[in-house]
Amino acid sequence: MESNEKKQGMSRLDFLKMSAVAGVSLAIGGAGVAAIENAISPSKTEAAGKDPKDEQIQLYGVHQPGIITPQQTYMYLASFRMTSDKASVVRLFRDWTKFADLSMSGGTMRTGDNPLLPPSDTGETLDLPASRLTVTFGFGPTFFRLDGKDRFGIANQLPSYLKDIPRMPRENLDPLQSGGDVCVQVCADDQQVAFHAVRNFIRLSTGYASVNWMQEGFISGRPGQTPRNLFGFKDGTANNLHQTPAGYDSVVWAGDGEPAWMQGGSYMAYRKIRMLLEVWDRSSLSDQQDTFGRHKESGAAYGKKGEFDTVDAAQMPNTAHVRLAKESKQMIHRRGYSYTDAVDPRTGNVNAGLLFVSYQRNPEEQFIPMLKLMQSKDKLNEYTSHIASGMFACPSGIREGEYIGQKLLES
Ligand SMILES: C=CC1=C(C)c2cc3[nH]c(cc4nc(cc5[nH]c(cc1n2)c(C)c5CCC(=O)O)C(CCC(=O)O)=C4C)c(C)c3C=C
Ligand SMILES: [Fe+2]
Repeated sequence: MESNEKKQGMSRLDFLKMSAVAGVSLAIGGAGVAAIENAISPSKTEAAGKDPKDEQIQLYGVHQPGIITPQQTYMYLASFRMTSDKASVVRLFRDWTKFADLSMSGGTMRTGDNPLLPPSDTGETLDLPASRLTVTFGFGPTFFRLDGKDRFGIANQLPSYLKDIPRMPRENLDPLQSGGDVCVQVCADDQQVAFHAVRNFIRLSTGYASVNWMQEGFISGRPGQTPRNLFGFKDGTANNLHQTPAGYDSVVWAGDGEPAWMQGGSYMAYRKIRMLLEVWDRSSLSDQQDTFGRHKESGAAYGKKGEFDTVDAAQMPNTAHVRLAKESKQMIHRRGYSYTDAVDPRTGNVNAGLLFVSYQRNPEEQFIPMLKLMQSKDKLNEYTSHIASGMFACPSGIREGEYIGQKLLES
């Protein structure tokens, strides 16, 4: 699914190149949004080399991209509030789907058709490859029901476990950075490519939706190695316990018991967690290691040598983060990114942390009990503060010709 697959005998890039030569204007459907209305600009004629950034990930498939896709370097997470009627929502998702397909294929909208109008595309990726761009959409609880009203006639399609994350001890949530009707996760190995996509999703939403909040994150690690978080620890090691098709079925993909549109989808849990870097940096190495129950350099669990050696929770302090995760007896698929929000001018402290993102098939069984346990007992709480939150139902993947959310919106 996630490769340079050919589309009807030619790759998307070839298709775009050929169209450029022929001067073909590619109508992309009856989109009503001015920016994407006319055509795709087949502008990517040079790339197609061996640069890993040329790698394209397919939008179409059984599952949405960006969930079990190996993590890219950059992420933007944007939350939208729908401001119009159902017909407009359908129109917006049609446009967003076309633009997601186009940009994941390394294309752009037109930039130079009419000198009297603003270019359809903002243009900053004209010379850039696809960079493993992925776009992942999710619906928040308010997409189904707002102030008691079935706003789009789909309240009966509410997935089984879609609710806001319940209030937790110690959290300090900012409602302006939390929740939303729709969430769009954009990831890529090039920040400009990721930003271009999220920026144009926002432009395309004009008149139909408004942005509640947007976050940007980054991670970095050598290929094949687990990236380190801003506390300097390898973060994501335990994902390897379920990274098989059967593992993903039992941990990530929603199944029976869910409305048809959600089967093969996943629930995204989001927490913006500030990490108190200055407090952490003053703590001893043994305090830091006790916090996770793992060794800092190797990433090995207490009592073990290698990063991936089986964890023995009994060897860890009672309040160690990993021990508590194990005690919950649940697994989740983590896909978080570090963030920095500059320096707090009053204290001089660096404002930074983790955009925690996890995917699971049943947040009530998996994520929420784990979070509750951690919020009440975790030594990590001495160094962190949860400042934003969200839960979104990410629908299954789509086939070519369909739009994201179609099965839900046309149910
Ligand atoms: C409710 C779920 C979780 C939150 C919130 C969370 C926050 C958080 N985690 C780290 C750093 C690490 N987490 C690690 C492991 C780990 N964390 C969770 C869940 C949450 N983390 C799980 C399920 C696990 C895996 C446990 C296991 O089965 O072994 C680790 C260890 C290495 C690893 O496996 O990734 C680190 C390090 C931070 C900094 C943080 C909030 C800021
Ligand atoms: Fe964790």
